[in-house]
Formats: sequence, C-alpha cells, structure tokens
Amino acid sequence: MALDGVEKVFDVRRRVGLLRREKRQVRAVDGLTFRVARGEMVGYIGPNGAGKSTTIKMLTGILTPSGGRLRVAGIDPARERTRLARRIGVVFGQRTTLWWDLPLRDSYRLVHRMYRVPDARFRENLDRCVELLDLGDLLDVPVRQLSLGQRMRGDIAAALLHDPDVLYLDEPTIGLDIVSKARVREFLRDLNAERGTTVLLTTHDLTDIEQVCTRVMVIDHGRLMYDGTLGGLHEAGAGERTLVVDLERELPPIEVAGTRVVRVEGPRQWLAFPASASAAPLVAEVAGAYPLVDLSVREPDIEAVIAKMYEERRSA
Ligand SMILES: Nc1ncnc2c1ncn2[C@@H]1O[C@H](COP(=O)(O)OP(=O)(O)OP(=O)(O)O)[C@@H](O)[C@H]1O
Repeated sequence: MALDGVEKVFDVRRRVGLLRREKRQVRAVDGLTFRVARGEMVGYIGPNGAGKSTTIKMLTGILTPSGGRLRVAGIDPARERTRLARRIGVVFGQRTTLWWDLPLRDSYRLVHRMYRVPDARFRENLDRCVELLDLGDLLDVPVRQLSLGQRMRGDIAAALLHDPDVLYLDEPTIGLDIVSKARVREFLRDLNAERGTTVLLTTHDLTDIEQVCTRVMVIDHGRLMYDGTLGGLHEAGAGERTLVVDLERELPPIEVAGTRVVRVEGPRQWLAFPASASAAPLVAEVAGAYPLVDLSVREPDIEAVIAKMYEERRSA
C-alpha cells in the first residue's frame, strides 16, 4: 500500500442566514504519505473527524482522491475498483455487509459466487474461518438473530473468503464483550501469521493496537502526526507542547531559545517546546522581543488522542 501526498477535499455548502449559502472546503485528508508493506499489521488512529474513514474509503476506491497518488496491491483503487475488490477485504464494526435475512451460510454462498472463488479454495477458507471464529453453530442462523459479537465474527469471515491480500477493519471490536474482543484479536494474529495478510485497523481501543499491531499511525486534521511503535507514541505524545503566537504582523520564524517554529500561517506561528519545560519564561521572552497580539499554550494533539483513548479504556 503506497500513498504519496494524497488529498481529499470536500465542498460543503452551509446556510448562512436565511437566504445565503456559503461554499466552504473541508480538507478531510491533507497530503498523506506512507507505505504499508505486505504482511504488516498497522493501527490507524486519530480523534473524531481526523480523516480515518475518508482514507479507508479512498483505499477501497469508494472515494476518488482530490490529489496525490494512491496504490493498493499495485492497483489504483478509484480507477479499478472491481479488480481491487478481489484483493481486499473490508469490515465495518458499525454496520454489516451480510444479508440481514439470510443465514450466514447463504451470505457466504453469495460471496463465493460474487468473487468466483474456486470451490476447493472457498471450502478450505470457510472451514478455517468457521473453526477459528467458532461459527459452527451459527451458520444456519439468520444474521438479524445474531448477537453483535457473533455478527462481527460472521462479517470478518465474509471479508476473508476470497483470500484478500489486504484487510481493512474499521472499529472491529466496538461494542463487543471482552471474550469476543479477545477472540477477534487472536484471529487477526493467526490470520496474519498463516496467510501474511496485511491489516489496517482503525480503532478507539488501545488494546486492539497493543495486541494486534506492530505499528501505529496517528492522523489528525488529515495529516500524519506519528508513525512508529505504540511505545514511541507515548513518548512522542508526552514530549512536546506548543506555544501559539499571534503577532501584529507577518514575520519570519521567530527565534526563542528552547523552542522551534513548527508552522507559520500569516501572523500566527506555532512554537514547539519540551512538555517538561515551564511555559512562563518562554511567554515572557516572546512578549519582550516581539510585537504580540495574543498567545496560548496548546497541549499536543497526540497526547489528547492518547489521553482520550486511555480514558475510554479505563471506563470500559
Ligand atoms: N461526504 C463528505 N462531505 C463533506 N465533508 C465530509 C464528508 N465526509 C467526511 N467529511 C469531513 O471530513 C472530515 C474527516 O472525516 P472522517 O469521517 O474521515 O473522519 P474520521 O477520522 O473517520 O472520524 P470518526 O472517528 O468520527 O469516524 C470531517 O471534518 C468530516 O466532517
């Protein structure tokens, strides 16, 4: 999977007052560049509205990027969506891709035909999924009668019957009890070990990442904020804070000892400094040396992401 400067801009019309409508652009994905090698298991996390679903939709070919280059298994998803469909599996925690009124077995038969999976291969895959996901007693139950955890296992099996090289999972453990969560995670590890399936996992549950992924990418405001191990993420998140400085006019990046300018937009500049340092002397220095209008200290976004996830984990 290879992304180079991928962008997605949405035009949104917003009503302003009674009659006027304002056109605004939302940059849901803003220049994403990363690679995921074959067989990697990667967590893809970020706060609500960060651009995760938009990325996944582009990776499946549902949405066309506004800019940049995107390849999955060597295929341009938007151009060859059908060819790509044979190579990828997709699981959405919040909705099912199964036929609501049909027993699992019939849904699987439809997948079999839709993807023209060779009979022997299909039977082998189905047997393996039934065994590992413990679906034996559920095959003849209509999907609507399944519990959430049972349905999720059924969905995961459906996404894998055509031997995809890449599996996208969007919140696969949401709403599941501890036993079902553990089962899903174990299954993903087994699948990866046996088949070398590449996994991209979106989740708000840190344990999913801890137990399944070897790498985590954090996205915020459509940009990649972090790419590395989970351990490294804690350090990065706790490492820096930002001083947001509004100057009277546009200036070249300002120089304040112990900080570095990470972004400039007109008269506004962002200065990163170590989280362990006190902000007060930095504020005094900026105020003394530059024409200042306003100033605020921001906690790092990554830290906010982690804090939020840990909060959710504690209360789970
Ligand atoms: N079809 C659309 N039209 C306009 N704006 C959109 C559309 N889809 C997404 N957006 C906007 O793009 C941004 C990114 O949304 P996206 O759904 O990708 O975030 P997310 O990281 O998946 O969030 P969540 O965790 O809440 O699912 C948001 O500001 C969202 O409002």
